[in-house]
Amino acid sequence: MSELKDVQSLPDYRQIEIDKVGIKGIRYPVSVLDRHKGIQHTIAEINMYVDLPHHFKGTHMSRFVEILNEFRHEIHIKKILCILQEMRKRLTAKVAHIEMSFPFFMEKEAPVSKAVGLMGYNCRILGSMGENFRDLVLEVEVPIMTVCPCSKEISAKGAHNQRGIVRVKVRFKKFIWIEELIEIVEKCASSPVYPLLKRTDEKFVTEWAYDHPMFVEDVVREVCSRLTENQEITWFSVEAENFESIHAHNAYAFIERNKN
Ligand SMILES: Nc1nc2c(ncn2[C@@H]2O[C@H](COP(=O)(O)OP(=O)(O)OP(=O)(O)O)[C@@H](O)[C@H]2O)c(=O)[nH]1
Repeated sequence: MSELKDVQSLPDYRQIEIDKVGIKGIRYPVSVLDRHKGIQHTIAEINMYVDLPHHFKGTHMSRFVEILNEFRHEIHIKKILCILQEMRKRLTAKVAHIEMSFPFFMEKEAPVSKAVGLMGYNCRILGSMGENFRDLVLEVEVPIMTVCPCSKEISAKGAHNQRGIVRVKVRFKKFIWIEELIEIVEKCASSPVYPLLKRTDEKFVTEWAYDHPMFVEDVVREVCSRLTENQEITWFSVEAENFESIHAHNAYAFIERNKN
């Protein structure tokens, strides 16, 4: 068989460097560090990119998948930097990026009945590496429930309440548990959201939330103070979005802090 032409390696004459090129949306089994079980197996959607010098027509897409295959069961936060290093080497790139989105599962007890259910949280690990820098960001999305303080104050009966999402991103010194971030956020809401509630729990959660009304501003401020206290965290952003039950729009608040 005659040699197959390597179109990707042909020159390009437009003098335009590409910032990110690679593969997007590949589903792959990964393992994530779990505070109780050691390791949790889950499935991630992965994006992998490198930069491409102006003189090459294309990158070598198959090499990204080859790297994933080589790391196979060892794709977790402690290996991300090795994967990025390998991407830079094998694709002769200055900068490599990886984005891993995955559900992380935690067992959660109902507050009164103690009934246990599994709660899935959307998480992301974003990693980048260049010649003189490396960057790792951990992101968690935590569903919460809030009772509106204004509605509670002005209404003769009840108060409107809703499910919201808090999205926290952190940069850290050595390591931070996903569970720790989730627990921080859940303490900063009118109530956490539970996977399984019996009637006794429902009464407790409803009354507890009514006694702890929160605006989105209260939520991001509470999370901000706790993340500021945490010595392991060097940078963070927190956003809260409430899917308002009586308004036709969402309420939103955001804080970003660089602690260095
Ligand atoms: N660069 C690039 N490749 C693409 C694209 N769409 C599909 N491909 C295909 O991805 C395939 C894998 O590319 P390579 O990794 O360069 O394959 P290869 O040359 O056999 O592998 P190496 O010898 O490691 O370079 C090729 O068959 C490309 O045609 C695209 O938009 N850009």
